[in-house]
Amino acid sequence: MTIAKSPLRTLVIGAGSWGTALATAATRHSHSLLFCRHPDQALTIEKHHYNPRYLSDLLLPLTLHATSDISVAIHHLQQAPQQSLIILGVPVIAMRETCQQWFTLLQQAQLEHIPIIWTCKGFEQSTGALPHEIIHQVSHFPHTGVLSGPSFAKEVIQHLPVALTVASHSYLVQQRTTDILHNSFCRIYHSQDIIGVEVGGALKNIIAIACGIADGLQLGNNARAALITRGLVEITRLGSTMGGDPSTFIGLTGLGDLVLTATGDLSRNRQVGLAIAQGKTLQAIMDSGITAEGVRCARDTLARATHLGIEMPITQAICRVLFEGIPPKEAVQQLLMREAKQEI
Ligand SMILES: NC(=O)C1=CN([C@@H]2O[C@H](COP(=O)(O)OP(=O)(O)OC[C@H]3O[C@@H](n4cnc5c(N)ncnc54)[C@H](OP(=O)(O)O)[C@@H]3O)[C@@H](O)[C@H]2O)C=CC1
Ligand SMILES: O=C(CO)COP(=O)(O)O
Repeated sequence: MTIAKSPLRTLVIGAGSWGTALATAATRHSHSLLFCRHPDQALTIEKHHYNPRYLSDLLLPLTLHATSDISVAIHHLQQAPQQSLIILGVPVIAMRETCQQWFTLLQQAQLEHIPIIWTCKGFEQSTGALPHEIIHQVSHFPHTGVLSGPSFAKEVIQHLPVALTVASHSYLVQQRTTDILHNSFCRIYHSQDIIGVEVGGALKNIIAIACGIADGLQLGNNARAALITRGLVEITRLGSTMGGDPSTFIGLTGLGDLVLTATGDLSRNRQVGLAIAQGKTLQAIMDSGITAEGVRCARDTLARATHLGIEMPITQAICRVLFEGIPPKEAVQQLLMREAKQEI
């Protein structure tokens, strides 16, 4: 079927790197509309087919449309409410505000049955809530789920192969996400383990920062492998205590995303670690406007782990470096000099 004839419709809210990439992937099988906060951004995407604010060197498909007009976005969904998907592409810091604004509009337009998926990775700072908890506090929409997995936005826009997992208790969410995003370069897997998927995605960012620091200090391949493996142990320990299925953490959204961001230089969390190792201050790094959710997440995770009595030495070391100003080399020594113990 040609796109012109496809009944499917996607609305992506949040025109950052990942929102733009998913809206691009969605053009394969659906009429895809990207909602931007800035009119000039939407206009540039419509007229010149690139996003002037994010990944601006990449050309976007002519079939991708953009708007900054909320009524246009709602009208887009009203054309085929039974065939639509909404993707929230904003970071966790913007989740509650975005849901409050859009869910009210969707309810007023009687569009609350449209499947909604989100992509953010982290805990809400003020409440410690996971994204699905924010969603449930804001609404009782029936068809919601999380999309996650190892995926750099740039590579997705370039149509390089990627595998993602959608976790939801709603069959409709899984099916609609697959109908729209599953294609010759993008594989969609299904899961019901929302907590496991969300916790894996949030915590891998902390280990990516740790690996950035280790690589920046030129500690070698052995050190990176040890951090990834022991990092996965920390993620699994906390994630399964929080209710995640232990096997989820060795899947795409756990180990997969951990390996990607701990080793791939496109990762902004890894870049934070590399910059810290070069002696840059956290303040200077964050002032550059980088979206690196592992920084906030490290502090929230350590607080939660302490509360639950769970040992997370790598996370603790990262917090010492980021927030207590301990030199990275000293934190490495402290980690290495811990008492010998049973591995598993
Ligand atoms: N980039 C990637 O490769 C991947 C990212 N993710 C996850 O997706 C989420 C989004 O990441 P990414 O696109 O990279 O981030 P970016 O920093 O590239 O973009 C963030 C987007 O959110 C918008 N935004 C920020 N604050 C608010 C707010 N208060 N209200 C409304 N909109 C807001 C920004 O708008 P504006 O430009 O106007 O500030 C921008 O459109 C993150 O949680 C990330 O972990 C997941 C997989 C891959
Ligand atoms: O989560 C990501 C890929 O799956 C992107 O990682 P960063 O946020 O570290 O860039």
